[in-house]
Amino acid sequence: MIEISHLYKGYKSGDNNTLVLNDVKFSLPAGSMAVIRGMSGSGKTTLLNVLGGLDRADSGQIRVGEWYLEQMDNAALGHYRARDVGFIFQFHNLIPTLTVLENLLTSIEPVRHPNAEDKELAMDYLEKVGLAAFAMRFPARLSGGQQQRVAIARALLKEPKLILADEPTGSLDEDTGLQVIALLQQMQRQKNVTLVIVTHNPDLSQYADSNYEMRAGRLQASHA
Ligand SMILES: Nc1ncnc2c1ncn2[C@@H]1O[C@H](COP(=O)(O)OP(=O)(O)OP(=O)(O)O)[C@@H](O)[C@H]1O
Repeated sequence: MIEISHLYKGYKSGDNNTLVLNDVKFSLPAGSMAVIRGMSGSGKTTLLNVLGGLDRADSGQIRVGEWYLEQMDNAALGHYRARDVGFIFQFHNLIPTLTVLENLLTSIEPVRHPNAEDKELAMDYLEKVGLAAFAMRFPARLSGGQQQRVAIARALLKEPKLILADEPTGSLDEDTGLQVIALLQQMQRQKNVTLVIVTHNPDLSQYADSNYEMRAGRLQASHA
Protein backbone atom coordinates (compact mmCIF):
# COMPACT_ATOMS: atom_id res chain seq x y z
CA MET A 1 0.00 0.00 0.00
CA ILE A 2 2.72 2.48 1.03
CA GLU A 3 6.20 2.25 -0.49
CA ILE A 4 8.68 5.00 0.21
CA SER A 5 12.28 4.91 -0.89
CA HIS A 6 15.25 7.28 -0.87
CA LEU A 7 13.19 10.17 0.40
CA TYR A 8 15.09 13.39 1.07
CA LYS A 9 13.94 16.81 2.18
CA GLY A 10 16.01 19.71 3.47
CA TYR A 11 15.49 23.26 4.65
CA LYS A 12 18.03 25.93 3.79
CA SER A 13 19.06 28.52 6.33
CA GLY A 14 21.92 30.72 5.17
CA ASP A 15 24.60 28.40 3.79
CA ASN A 16 23.31 25.38 5.66
CA ASN A 17 20.92 22.82 4.30
CA THR A 18 19.47 20.82 7.17
CA LEU A 19 18.17 17.44 6.11
CA VAL A 20 14.81 16.86 7.76
CA LEU A 21 14.19 13.62 5.84
CA ASN A 22 17.42 11.79 5.20
CA ASP A 23 17.07 8.76 2.94
CA VAL A 24 13.77 7.61 4.46
CA LYS A 25 12.63 4.15 3.50
CA PHE A 26 9.27 2.82 4.65
CA SER A 27 6.76 0.25 3.53
CA LEU A 28 3.43 -0.63 5.00
CA PRO A 29 0.86 -3.15 3.77
CA ALA A 30 -2.74 -1.99 3.25
CA GLY A 31 -4.87 -2.30 6.36
CA SER A 32 -2.06 -2.14 8.89
CA MET A 33 -1.09 0.34 11.56
CA ALA A 34 2.35 1.93 11.96
CA VAL A 35 3.33 4.07 14.92
CA ILE A 36 6.20 6.54 14.51
CA ARG A 37 7.82 8.02 17.56
CA GLY A 38 10.79 10.33 17.90
CA MET A 39 12.11 13.49 19.46
CA SER A 40 10.60 16.86 18.77
CA GLY A 41 12.02 18.24 15.52
CA SER A 42 13.14 14.84 14.20
CA GLY A 43 11.00 15.10 11.05
CA LYS A 44 7.84 13.14 11.88
CA THR A 45 5.32 15.78 10.88
CA THR A 46 7.28 16.55 7.74
CA LEU A 47 7.07 12.89 6.76
CA LEU A 48 3.28 12.82 7.37
CA ASN A 49 2.84 15.99 5.34
CA VAL A 50 4.75 14.51 2.41
CA LEU A 51 2.85 11.23 2.69
CA GLY A 52 -0.46 13.09 2.67
CA GLY A 53 0.46 15.20 -0.37
CA LEU A 54 0.46 18.43 1.66
CA ASP A 55 4.15 18.98 1.06
CA ARG A 56 6.76 17.70 -1.39
CA ALA A 57 10.05 15.96 -0.83
CA ASP A 58 13.20 17.13 -2.64
CA SER A 59 13.76 13.67 -4.09
CA GLY A 60 12.72 10.05 -3.69
CA GLN A 61 9.74 7.86 -4.50
CA ILE A 62 6.43 7.64 -2.68
CA ARG A 63 3.77 5.23 -3.79
CA VAL A 64 0.42 5.06 -1.96
CA GLY A 65 -1.83 2.46 -3.57
CA GLU A 66 -2.13 3.43 -7.21
CA TRP A 67 -0.76 6.94 -6.63
CA TYR A 68 2.87 7.84 -7.39
CA LEU A 69 3.08 11.09 -5.48
CA GLU A 70 6.43 12.36 -6.75
CA GLN A 71 5.11 12.24 -10.32
CA MET A 72 1.90 14.13 -9.61
CA ASP A 73 1.12 17.83 -10.14
CA ASN A 74 -0.67 19.88 -7.48
CA ALA A 75 -4.12 19.20 -8.92
CA ALA A 76 -3.54 15.46 -8.82
CA LEU A 77 -2.24 15.72 -5.26
CA GLY A 78 -5.48 17.54 -4.41
CA HIS A 79 -7.54 14.64 -5.82
CA TYR A 80 -5.45 12.15 -3.91
CA ARG A 81 -5.96 14.02 -0.64
CA ALA A 82 -9.69 14.49 -1.20
CA ARG A 83 -10.38 10.90 -2.17
CA ASP A 84 -8.06 8.78 -0.16
CA VAL A 85 -6.53 10.55 2.82
CA GLY A 86 -8.00 11.38 6.23
CA PHE A 87 -5.96 13.77 8.34
CA ILE A 88 -6.09 13.94 12.11
CA PHE A 89 -3.67 16.68 13.02
CA GLN A 90 -2.74 18.39 16.27
CA PHE A 91 -4.24 21.62 15.10
CA HIS A 92 -7.51 20.26 14.01
CA ASN A 93 -8.64 23.12 11.81
CA LEU A 94 -12.34 22.94 12.47
CA ILE A 95 -14.18 25.71 10.66
CA PRO A 96 -15.51 28.04 13.37
CA THR A 97 -18.54 29.26 11.40
CA LEU A 98 -19.84 25.73 10.75
CA THR A 99 -21.61 23.48 13.25
CA VAL A 100 -20.03 20.22 14.32
CA LEU A 101 -22.19 18.26 11.85
CA GLU A 102 -21.36 20.67 9.02
CA ASN A 103 -17.67 20.39 9.88
CA LEU A 104 -17.89 16.62 9.47
CA LEU A 105 -19.55 16.97 6.09
CA THR A 106 -16.71 19.15 4.77
CA SER A 107 -14.65 15.97 4.40
CA ILE A 108 -17.13 14.67 1.79
CA GLU A 109 -17.65 17.93 -0.11
CA PRO A 110 -14.56 17.81 -2.34
CA VAL A 111 -15.82 14.46 -3.68
CA ARG A 112 -19.61 14.95 -3.81
CA HIS A 113 -22.41 17.06 -2.41
CA PRO A 114 -23.33 15.41 0.94
CA ASN A 115 -26.68 13.61 0.81
CA ALA A 116 -29.08 12.38 3.52
CA GLU A 117 -27.15 9.14 3.90
CA ASP A 118 -23.91 11.05 4.46
CA LYS A 119 -25.66 13.04 7.19
CA GLU A 120 -26.88 9.86 8.83
CA LEU A 121 -23.40 8.35 8.69
CA ALA A 122 -21.96 11.59 10.10
CA MET A 123 -24.34 11.27 13.06
CA ASP A 124 -23.23 7.63 13.51
CA TYR A 125 -19.59 8.73 13.69
CA LEU A 126 -20.45 11.52 16.13
CA GLU A 127 -22.19 8.88 18.23
CA LYS A 128 -19.04 6.74 18.11
CA VAL A 129 -16.89 9.57 19.43
CA GLY A 130 -19.54 10.39 22.05
CA LEU A 131 -20.59 13.74 20.60
CA ALA A 132 -23.95 13.16 18.92
CA ALA A 133 -25.57 15.60 21.34
CA PHE A 134 -23.23 18.35 20.10
CA ALA A 135 -24.00 18.05 16.38
CA MET A 136 -25.57 21.52 16.15
CA ARG A 137 -22.97 23.31 18.29
CA PHE A 138 -20.20 25.49 16.99
CA PRO A 139 -16.61 24.34 17.69
CA ALA A 140 -15.86 27.30 19.98
CA ARG A 141 -18.34 25.88 22.47
CA LEU A 142 -16.47 22.54 22.75
CA SER A 143 -13.43 21.68 24.84
CA GLY A 144 -10.09 21.01 23.11
CA GLY A 145 -10.53 17.25 23.56
CA GLN A 146 -14.05 17.36 22.14
CA GLN A 147 -12.80 19.34 19.14
CA GLN A 148 -10.14 16.68 18.65
CA ARG A 149 -12.85 14.00 18.59
CA VAL A 150 -14.84 16.01 16.02
CA ALA A 151 -11.71 16.14 13.86
CA ILE A 152 -11.37 12.38 14.20
CA ALA A 153 -15.01 11.76 13.26
CA ARG A 154 -14.51 14.08 10.27
CA ALA A 155 -11.51 12.07 9.07
CA LEU A 156 -13.36 8.78 9.53
CA LEU A 157 -16.56 9.90 7.79
CA LYS A 158 -15.11 9.81 4.31
CA GLU A 159 -13.77 6.32 5.03
CA PRO A 160 -10.39 7.06 3.47
CA LYS A 161 -7.89 4.39 2.46
CA LEU A 162 -5.19 6.07 4.53
CA ILE A 163 -5.44 7.90 7.83
CA LEU A 164 -2.53 10.09 8.91
CA ALA A 165 -2.68 11.07 12.55
CA ASP A 166 -0.35 13.48 14.33
CA GLU A 167 -0.72 13.06 18.12
CA PRO A 168 -4.35 11.88 17.86
CA THR A 169 -4.58 11.38 21.61
CA GLY A 170 -2.50 14.43 22.51
CA SER A 171 -5.27 16.54 24.02
CA LEU A 172 -7.42 13.69 25.36
CA ASP A 173 -7.65 12.14 28.81
CA GLU A 174 -6.54 8.52 29.06
CA ASP A 175 -10.00 6.94 28.72
CA THR A 176 -11.04 9.06 25.75
CA GLY A 177 -7.63 8.46 24.16
CA LEU A 178 -8.18 4.71 24.42
CA GLN A 179 -11.65 5.04 22.90
CA VAL A 180 -10.19 6.95 19.99
CA ILE A 181 -7.54 4.31 19.41
CA ALA A 182 -10.19 1.58 19.60
CA LEU A 183 -12.21 3.44 16.98
CA LEU A 184 -9.19 3.78 14.69
CA GLN A 185 -8.48 0.07 15.08
CA GLN A 186 -12.07 -0.76 14.27
CA MET A 187 -11.75 1.26 11.03
CA GLN A 188 -8.51 -0.52 10.28
CA ARG A 189 -10.08 -3.95 10.68
CA GLN A 190 -13.53 -3.38 9.23
CA LYS A 191 -12.64 -1.10 6.33
CA ASN A 192 -9.05 -2.14 5.73
CA VAL A 193 -7.86 1.40 6.41
CA THR A 194 -4.09 1.94 6.65
CA LEU A 195 -3.05 4.01 9.66
CA VAL A 196 0.13 5.99 10.23
CA ILE A 197 0.23 7.54 13.67
CA VAL A 198 2.87 9.95 14.92
CA THR A 199 2.98 10.24 18.68
CA HIS A 200 5.06 10.82 21.77
CA ASN A 201 2.77 8.46 23.68
CA PRO A 202 4.59 5.14 24.28
CA ASP A 203 1.28 3.41 25.14
CA LEU A 204 0.17 3.47 21.50
CA SER A 205 3.01 1.20 20.33
CA GLN A 206 1.29 -1.92 21.61
CA TYR A 207 -1.59 -1.40 19.15
CA ALA A 208 0.65 -1.09 16.11
CA ASP A 209 1.58 -3.77 13.57
CA SER A 210 4.91 -2.01 13.15
CA ASN A 211 6.80 0.57 15.18
CA TYR A 212 9.36 3.11 14.02
CA GLU A 213 11.55 5.75 15.48
CA MET A 214 12.54 8.91 13.67
CA ARG A 215 16.03 10.11 14.55
CA ALA A 216 17.40 13.20 12.87
CA GLY A 217 15.54 12.51 9.66
CA ARG A 218 16.19 8.78 9.53
CA LEU A 219 13.40 6.30 10.08
CA GLN A 220 14.34 3.10 11.89
CA ALA A 221 12.26 0.10 12.87
CA SER A 222 11.92 -0.10 16.64
CA HIS A 223 10.60 -2.77 18.94
CA ALA A 224 9.14 -0.45 21.55
N1 LIG B 1 8.86 25.31 6.76
C1 LIG B 1 9.99 25.05 7.43
N2 LIG B 1 11.10 25.81 7.23
C2 LIG B 1 12.26 25.54 7.89
N3 LIG B 1 12.40 24.52 8.75
C3 LIG B 1 11.33 23.74 8.99
C4 LIG B 1 10.07 23.95 8.35
N4 LIG B 1 9.20 23.01 8.79
C5 LIG B 1 9.87 22.25 9.67
N5 LIG B 1 11.16 22.68 9.79
C6 LIG B 1 12.19 22.07 10.63
O1 LIG B 1 12.27 20.70 10.29
C7 LIG B 1 12.54 19.91 11.44
C8 LIG B 1 11.50 18.80 11.55
O2 LIG B 1 10.22 19.34 11.87
P1 LIG B 1 8.97 18.40 12.10
O3 LIG B 1 7.80 19.29 12.37
O4 LIG B 1 8.85 17.45 10.98
O5 LIG B 1 9.40 17.63 13.45
P2 LIG B 1 8.55 16.67 14.38
O6 LIG B 1 9.38 15.44 14.57
O7 LIG B 1 7.18 16.49 13.84
O8 LIG B 1 8.49 17.50 15.74
P3 LIG B 1 7.34 17.58 16.90
O9 LIG B 1 7.37 16.26 17.59
O10 LIG B 1 7.83 18.71 17.75
O11 LIG B 1 6.04 17.89 16.21
C9 LIG B 1 12.55 20.87 12.62
O12 LIG B 1 13.87 21.15 12.94
C10 LIG B 1 11.85 22.10 12.10
O13 LIG B 1 12.33 23.25 12.73
